[in-house]
Amino acid sequence: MLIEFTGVSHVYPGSPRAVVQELDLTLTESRIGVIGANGSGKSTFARMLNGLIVPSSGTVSVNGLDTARKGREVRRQVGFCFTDPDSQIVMPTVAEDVAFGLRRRGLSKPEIAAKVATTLAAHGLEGYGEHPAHLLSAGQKQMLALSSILVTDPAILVMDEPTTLLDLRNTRRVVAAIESMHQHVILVTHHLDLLADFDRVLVFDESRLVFDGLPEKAVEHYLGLME
Ligand SMILES: Nc1ncnc2c1ncn2[C@@H]1O[C@H](COP(=O)(O)OP(=O)(O)OP(=O)(O)O)[C@@H](O)[C@H]1O
Repeated sequence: MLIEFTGVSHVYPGSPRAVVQELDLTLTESRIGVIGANGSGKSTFARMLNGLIVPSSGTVSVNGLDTARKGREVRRQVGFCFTDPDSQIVMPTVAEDVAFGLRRRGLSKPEIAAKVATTLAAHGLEGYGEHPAHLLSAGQKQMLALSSILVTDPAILVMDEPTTLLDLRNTRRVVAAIESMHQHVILVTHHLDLLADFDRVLVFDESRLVFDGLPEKAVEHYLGLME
């Protein structure tokens, strides 16, 4: 993975100031955490990683693809998991939702069914294929959202506070899923303990990257900002 931010700033239309300012950054590690106060620009940064937001100045490139010009190709490589799984579950049943991401990939029906079954089994949803997606528990919904992303096998997964709505047991499920993934993961979170084994943690404050380093030092820096 090679993600490069070059001179990136972002101003939302109608907003008085940039919410991400003058960011130059190269990301290559397998596990990268992102922390910082509410409103510091983390979600905006995360959304720039797959072209959901195109910066108002500067460039973001993912494995050589400029997100402003190659958004669709970028999104094939970068899956995005939101805080609220309801915002990304799009089909009535669990199996249909997982299969949705595989459409237009030229796979046969049996191939799709096999991929869906393997993915559901890997994420604790074996036997739930015909279950109405909206009736799942919050934790199961997050595992479904994750399954629907991972079934397409993106190289990179960006997760924006995926455990915020979950209890401890389901948080642990998501953590275990992250640990077992072969994908590069970029995780935005307020749950600082999830990042202990990460390779690198970025700390944002007031629209700027203010620390970039190992988890322990990053958390120390963040706690210092909160005093
Ligand atoms: N669509 C938008 N239009 C205008 N301003 C926005 C929009 N989305 C976010 N903002 C503003 O941009 C700033 C940064 O928001 P962002 O969601 O990136 O922060 P965050 O660090 O992810 O916060 P949190 O921890 O609360 O999720 C905030 O001041 C927010 O109000």
